[in-house]
Amino acid sequence: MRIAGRHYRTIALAADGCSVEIIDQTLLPFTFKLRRLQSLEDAAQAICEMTVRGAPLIGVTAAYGVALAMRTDPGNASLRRAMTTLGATRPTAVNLHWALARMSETLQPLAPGARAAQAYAEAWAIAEEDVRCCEMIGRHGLKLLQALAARSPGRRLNVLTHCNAGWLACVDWGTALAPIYAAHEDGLPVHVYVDETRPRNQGAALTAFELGAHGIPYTLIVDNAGGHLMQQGQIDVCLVGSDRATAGGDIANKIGTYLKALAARDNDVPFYVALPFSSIDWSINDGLAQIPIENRPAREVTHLAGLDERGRRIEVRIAPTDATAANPAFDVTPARLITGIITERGVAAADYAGLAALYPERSEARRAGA
Ligand SMILES: CSC[C@H]1O[C@H](OP(=O)(O)O)[C@H](O)[C@@H]1O
Repeated sequence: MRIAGRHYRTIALAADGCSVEIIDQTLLPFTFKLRRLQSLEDAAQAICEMTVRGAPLIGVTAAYGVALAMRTDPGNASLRRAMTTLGATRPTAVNLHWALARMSETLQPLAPGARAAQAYAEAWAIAEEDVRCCEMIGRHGLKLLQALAARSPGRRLNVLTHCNAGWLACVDWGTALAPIYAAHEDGLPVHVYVDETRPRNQGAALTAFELGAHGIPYTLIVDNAGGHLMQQGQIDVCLVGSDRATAGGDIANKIGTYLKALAARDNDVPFYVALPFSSIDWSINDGLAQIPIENRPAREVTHLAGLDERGRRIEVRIAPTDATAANPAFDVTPARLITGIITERGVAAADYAGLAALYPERSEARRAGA
């Protein structure tokens, strides 16, 4: 989306036609810097260190990571190593594993000499498909926001979102924020309450940055304020993203999402999840039992990163030196707490019947045992 009026995407093939250009999201919101991925290892490191993050973007980065590996060595062992290296980066976002499976299916049958060009072409196709999906999520979500706005004429619609599920989590548009961008472009007055989203603060650092850069009004809040605002009638709808949805409509998303869904249910606030088809894991039904939850370093909890008064990026400790910390990066929101799932094909009830109706080809494959 736009930054100071200029259109950007989070990832693209560089002008040299082989390296991959990404926005370094660890430096936002204070520094906007592009980095070049030159190798499989660069791509894997960027995913692990969250230089790029967000389920769709992780998938696209992994796809380009395979292309970078094939440019260096298109042999079978190199292809297997690329799959293993990238597959081990982050466990929760199914888009990573979906993209790797698609790259493997595309490249395995080819002679090694043909793999590099096809790998770049497939990675590009995955990226373009993600842009189209997210734009369509925006269009379908806009209709939903328009219907909600009609219930409160004469005032702006107040949306709460958690973490960053905007264009910075994808290639463009975003998932949970795509309807916000579509509403803004459609002239629908909308305001966003942005959860800071401890401990990595993707809300404070990324969602606030991208909404502000696009001219969309927002208010940053601490994670624990959302329930209070819902009790006060300040939130019309919750819109969040997802790293993995089950065929039954359970969703894994950034830690704290589940608590927001509980508060939304208790206050009759509609709770919608926005996601593309590549975030649905059709092989599982029970999110709590089957979605792997990433545990990240304790330092992310015991320390905070920011700028000192001279504009230098520093980290400060906020807990005792002997503190132990747990850092589950995601939680699972059961389908029963979800009002609906906004996809590129429309809005589905958060259950198997609803998702299968939007993706009949998947339900047939599932019946056939694929
Ligand atoms: C559109 S997927 C965005 C999703 O990814 C985030 O996780 P992370 O920043 O750790 O990659 C978060 O769960 C967002 O909702």
